[in-house]
Amino acid sequence: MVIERLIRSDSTRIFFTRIGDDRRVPYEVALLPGDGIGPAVVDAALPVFEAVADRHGFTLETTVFDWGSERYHSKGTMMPDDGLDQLEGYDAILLGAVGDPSVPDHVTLNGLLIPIRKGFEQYVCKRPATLFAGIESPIQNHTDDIDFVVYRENTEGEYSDIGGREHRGTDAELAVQSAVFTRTGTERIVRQAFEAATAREGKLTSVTKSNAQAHGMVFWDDIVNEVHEEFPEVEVERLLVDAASMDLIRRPEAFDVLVASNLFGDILTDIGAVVSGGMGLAPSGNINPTMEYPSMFEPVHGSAPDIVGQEIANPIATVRSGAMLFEHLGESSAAETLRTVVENHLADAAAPRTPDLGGAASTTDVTEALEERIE
Ligand SMILES: NC(=O)c1ccc[n+]([C@@H]2O[C@H](COP(=O)([O-])OP(=O)(O)OC[C@H]3O[C@@H](n4cnc5c(N)ncnc54)[C@H](O)[C@@H]3O)[C@@H](O)[C@H]2O)c1
Ligand SMILES: O=C(O)C[C@@H](O)C(=O)O
Ligand SMILES: [K+]
Ligand SMILES: [Mn+2]
Repeated sequence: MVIERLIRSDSTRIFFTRIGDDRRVPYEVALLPGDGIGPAVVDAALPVFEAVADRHGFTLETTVFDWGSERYHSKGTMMPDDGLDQLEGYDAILLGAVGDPSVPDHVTLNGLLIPIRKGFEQYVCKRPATLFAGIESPIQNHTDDIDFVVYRENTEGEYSDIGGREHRGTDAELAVQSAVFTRTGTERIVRQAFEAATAREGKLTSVTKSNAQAHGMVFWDDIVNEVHEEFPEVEVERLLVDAASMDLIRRPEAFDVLVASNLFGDILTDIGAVVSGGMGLAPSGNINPTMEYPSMFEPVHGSAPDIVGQEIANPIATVRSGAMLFEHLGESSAAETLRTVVENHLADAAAPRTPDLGGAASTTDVTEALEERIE
């Protein structure tokens, strides 16, 4: 017999865990819906995750943190001073998006997203770009499957907080924004990318700008050479970021694993998202591979102020981010179910689609259809 026990309720839902059978303890997941379409996609995706968990014999215990731009207006910061302490005990974090036209973007980003990525040493930002059957790519001449993954360095590089502004408002005004490449930081992302390449097609593309940036980027190239010695079977291609941007459009099917600095990885993954069907589909994991801290999963897209409140945000990027979250927790078969459900949904021309994919469905039309497929 299954005995249900109330474990937590919050403003939106009541959670039960099952005791008296062999189910695992609930996974504790922190939800950061954030700004703009973030809450809409997270709210819509949650029942899909719960349905998958239920089918695979485990439960999720979620806690909503209302951190973001509204909090910034009422309390002066995007998250509390002890925000990371509050999150540290969770098994994983699911984030929607941050950013609101009423707050400067550097404030929202540096007040919430970046401190979590850096503080929890989520040094791998893993962003797959996969063109599913049933989805049209704007790249019409690709000869084969588009299926690659970008390993973006996620804690340093061009996103370091080293710099400053001086002599404000005068002719002598200056701004310095330094890019920081450490041996530890570079080696660990490069090694993760080599491991990913080994598990996939044995091909790694390292993207830099070492013709122009002779210090940090040449250092990156040197580290790639060093780590390559540990993975001699992996074939390494080196591309400058301008050429890589061109080639992701010209020959997207040729890529398997790419590794890039924080800023280049950010830019390349928007290209990856769009060549594989759009921002509404692209998932992302900010991963701490040591498992010392919780990892954070989120769609690649932002808060999309242009469509907020219209109930047309595509939830699939968030659902696919949830599949990455389950995989990270070791729930591989639940992750596989989610991936298959999404794949079958997209391949089905009769299934509801949001306007970004040419349909007229709402956010929840899509998640309800996904839930039905799970049952
Ligand atoms: N990780 C993050 O949370 C993150 C990422 C990118 C941008 N941002 C922030 O988001 C805000 C908006 O930035 P932006 O406009 O450059 O990028 P964006 O990703 O929010 O939007 C780009 C375009 O993609 C569309 N789009 C995005 N997600 C969609 C979805 N799920 N379904 C359908 N269409 C979707 C938008 O409508 C828009 O036309 C800014 O404040 C920015 O700083 C945050
Ligand atoms: O990392 C960033 O720059 C924020 C956002 O653009 C993202 O891709 O997550
Ligand atoms: K996001
Ligand atoms: Mn981005």
